[in-house]
Amino acid sequence: MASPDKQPTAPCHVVAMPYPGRGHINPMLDLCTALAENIGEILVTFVVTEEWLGLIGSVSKPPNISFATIPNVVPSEKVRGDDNRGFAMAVMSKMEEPFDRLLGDLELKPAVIIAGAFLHWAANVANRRNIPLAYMWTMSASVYTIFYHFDLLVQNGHFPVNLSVVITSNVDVPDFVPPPLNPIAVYRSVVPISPADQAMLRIQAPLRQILSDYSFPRVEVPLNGDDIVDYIPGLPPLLVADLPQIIRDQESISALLKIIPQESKSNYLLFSSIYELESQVFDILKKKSAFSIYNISPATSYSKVKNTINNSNKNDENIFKWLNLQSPNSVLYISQGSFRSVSRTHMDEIAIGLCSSGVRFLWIARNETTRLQEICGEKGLVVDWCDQLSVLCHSSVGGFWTHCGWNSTKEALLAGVPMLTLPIGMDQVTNAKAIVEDWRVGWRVKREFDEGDLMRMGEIKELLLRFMDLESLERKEISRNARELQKICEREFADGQSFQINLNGFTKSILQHRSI
Ligand SMILES: O=c1ccn([C@@H]2O[C@H](COP(=O)(O)OP(=O)(O)O[C@H]3O[C@H](CO)[C@@H](O)[C@H](O)[C@H]3O)[C@@H](O)[C@H]2O)c(=O)[nH]1
Repeated sequence: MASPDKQPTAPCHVVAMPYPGRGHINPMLDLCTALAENIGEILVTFVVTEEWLGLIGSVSKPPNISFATIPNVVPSEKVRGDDNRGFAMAVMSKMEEPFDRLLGDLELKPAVIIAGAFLHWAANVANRRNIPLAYMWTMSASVYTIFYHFDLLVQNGHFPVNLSVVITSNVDVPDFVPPPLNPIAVYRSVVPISPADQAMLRIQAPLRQILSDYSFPRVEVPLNGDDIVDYIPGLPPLLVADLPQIIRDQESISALLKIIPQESKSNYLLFSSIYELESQVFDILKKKSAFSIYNISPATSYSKVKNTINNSNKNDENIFKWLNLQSPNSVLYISQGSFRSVSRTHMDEIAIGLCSSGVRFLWIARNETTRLQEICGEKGLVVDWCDQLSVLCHSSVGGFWTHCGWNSTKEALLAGVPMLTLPIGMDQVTNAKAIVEDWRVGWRVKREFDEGDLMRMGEIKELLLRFMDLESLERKEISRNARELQKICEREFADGQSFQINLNGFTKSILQHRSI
């Protein structure tokens, strides 16, 4: 890899503090690895909780990266999915003090702190200690730019997002809440609603339908999910319903907007995306933003894709033994991310649909492996964890049922594997829109997961049979698109291209901050 200009030889100490979650730690470690491999004078201290050290302590990394820990001040990773909001609150309120203490104990003053963009307190710590700060955004640049241009959503009447409503009658009916998730507005009907109608409404899903069926006389706020958002600079048009789900949660979005962007408090904004996928967004952000922006593409993932040989992963020996026995492109890999999933009832429908389709599968289902394996029989494997990128690179894997986390999305694109999308929360619905409509490398299972709208096993079976039918024209089309996009992504890493330019630019800039 090309070296930046010659500099004095004192080490350049980088302290990295990711948000404590897999989807944040993986890309930050990837970025730090690229930095550490780029130039040996960089020493990285990668800070995680003690629990996380147990989870990632044995990964291979360059010798100039070392791990340091803060105590387990946030709830365990094992239960994070049960209360994501509570977890986020703990991250916001409990990590600053031990991180600050750790910085105070370091022998070599950091030249820069790289912190997860959600760690708003990192700006206080860095400013107090007079250390330059780089925030790292681990979702797509497209999602960042939606938040960056939030005022445009408000101006165009697309915030608040009104996909569904809760109607209350003029009698008090506390449990009268139709199923759609994240209701934004509360309406009061002027007519009393009979108990029979209440029961009926409770089982209805799409509220627009409910409203027309029941002709409620006073509906004052229009639903706007189908409105087109075509004014975010650099972004192709999308529906209001495709905006990141986090926008629908008033409390989360107001917390998020306080920390994005913190241009006055930090020097750099780092991304871990693939420039070619979002080039217009990057070009515009670089012009408009006061941050120095660098996109350091996921190089570790890329080199793994280039170098993975089937059966190469010792930790997941059983999985790879099984994959080696399957025909090329015949296996559907199913994962709903690193910490959340769909509910048990939905899992059961998926299991039966999957089983009756006869499609071979590898399913990541934490805490449910034995039960689901029993339902599914021998058509596939149900495990609680795997080395996902190696699995996606295996020649037997022909499809990925994904929740559309940004890391999973990038990994599937780099591996050239078509996707079935079922977003669950956060930014995932926006990623799903790009996968299905912009890049055309996948199909939807559903626009988004909805607890109250059960996916039916028959529909799942029919979808899986179509998706894994490698000979059908529609399937050939998404496979072709996935291969083409894979090649486009590869260009990123060629000599003198985006990855190298950005990595060298950031490296050169931070070397200037080291103590000499
Ligand atoms: O069995 C598994 C399951 C997951 N992974 C890895 O875990 C990471 C998961 O990351 P991601 O796909 O982004 O999912 P989440 O962990 O859900 O990520 C959170 O963080 C992302 C980046 O901010 C957001 O895009 C997501 O919406 C948010 O849920 C990926 O690198 C996977 O390869 C494995 O290695 N093995």
